[in-house]
Amino acid sequence: MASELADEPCEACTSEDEPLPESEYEEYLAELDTEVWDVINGHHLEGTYEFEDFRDALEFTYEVGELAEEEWHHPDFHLQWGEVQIEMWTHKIDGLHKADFVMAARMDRIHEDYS
Ligand SMILES: C[C@H](O)[C@H](O)[C@H]1CNC2=NC(N)=NC(=O)C2=N1
Repeated sequence: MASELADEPCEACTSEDEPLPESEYEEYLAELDTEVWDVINGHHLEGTYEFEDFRDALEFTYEVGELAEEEWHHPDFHLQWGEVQIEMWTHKIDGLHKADFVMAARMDRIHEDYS
């Protein structure tokens, strides 16, 4: 599911930013693949992507890792056979920032090539 959120810049956050309240992040969450993503305890995004096998899961993880390095905004990965679980939040503010939703939308777009 390609969404315009994925076209937005991954704005760098500063430690002065406040974590997004639910009233603000719920509109961003609705733009993500709702079969994949949830917000956990208002603190972080958790997503699970399915794959044919381990190699596809590994290649997806690498592609997202390259994106994270480009944007300097990094997820946590749990890589296993046929599945990648991701946690995405902004460590600097210990919560959710719009950049987290932009990254998740980019991951949805990358995953389209593995579906
Ligand atoms: C030291 C380095 O600049 C910081 O850790 C950057 C890099 N990647 C990051 N990734 C995430 N998810 N949150 C951050 O606050 C963050 N900050």
